[in-house]
Amino acid sequence: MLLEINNLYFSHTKDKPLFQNLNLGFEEGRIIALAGESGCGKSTLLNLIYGLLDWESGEIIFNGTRLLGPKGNLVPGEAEMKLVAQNFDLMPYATVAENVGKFISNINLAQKKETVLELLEVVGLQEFAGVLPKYLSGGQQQRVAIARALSVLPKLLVLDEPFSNLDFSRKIELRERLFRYVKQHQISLIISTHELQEIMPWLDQIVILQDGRLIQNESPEETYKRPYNSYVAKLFGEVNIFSEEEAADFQLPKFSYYPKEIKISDHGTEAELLESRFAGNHYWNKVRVKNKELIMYTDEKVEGNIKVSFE
Ligand SMILES: Nc1ncnc2c1ncn2[C@@H]1O[C@H](COP(=O)(O)OP(=O)(O)OP(=O)(O)O)[C@@H](O)[C@H]1O
Repeated sequence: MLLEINNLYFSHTKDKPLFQNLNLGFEEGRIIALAGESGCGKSTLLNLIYGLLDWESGEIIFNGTRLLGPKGNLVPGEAEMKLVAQNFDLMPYATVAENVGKFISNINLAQKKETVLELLEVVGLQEFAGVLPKYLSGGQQQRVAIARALSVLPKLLVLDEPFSNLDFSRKIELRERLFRYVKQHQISLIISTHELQEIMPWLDQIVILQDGRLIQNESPEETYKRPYNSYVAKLFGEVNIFSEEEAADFQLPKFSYYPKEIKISDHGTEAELLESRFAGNHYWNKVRVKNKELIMYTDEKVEGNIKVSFE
């Protein structure tokens, strides 16, 4: 196990404990998402792992070493662990390339230059090599910090919401290059996000926190198909949630159905169409079935009343 969290207790304030007996393990070489609603404790957990906060009791073991937290260790983070938080801590008077190369040895300057260029390419900032950080946007600065963290080839890279400052097209480019790079270099990655859907194809494991509690820790497929509760299902985007009574009334085996899991079917239940709107790669439809409003996606625009089935 690369990282182990055992019986961890932590509170920001006395009256409101955040983690109570948290237990969690991360295996080496994996890409792991830490997900949950805003305020569930993602950033706090990452800061604890990186040694920026002291915990009350329990232990965090990284690569066989028991971590100490700031009280016991003045320099946060182990040599083989890097965190890129939401404040990027760049050197203001050094160029982008110098920032990226900060931790790379000067013994072989040609090699250093090549590595810096490769990393700038990974984060899509080649043309900014000679620019000072203050001329970059927040999202660009964050990418410089990611490239700098990658430069030391850490065993574990911890990224706190790395795509939050990026527009959609940049996000798609960066995430693919970044995930390929970490896999190629056997870097384990923990990435906090509230946009799970966007990084799903690259994930090996999803850890879900709700109010500081670990509520699910499984593969992306398992988590998506069998969410522990409605809170988990909602992290994957739009979803129809059924109460126990409703599920019984509809004779459904599950409590949640994604909009794609409701289909038009001649053998289905009568549904009243309320709206059908073009949404790009599907039509977004609102229908009423047995007095319950449901969202379903279809390939074609829906007209007139229909029958629907649940898959
Ligand atoms: N320095 C602090 N002092 C007191 N409470 C704090 C502090 N930092 C965070 N909290 C509280 O701890 C809880 C967890 O916060 P945290 O920032 O870890 O959540 P998060 O899941 O990362 O949220 P987000 O997705 O918005 O970044 C929240 O209720 C937050 O208000």
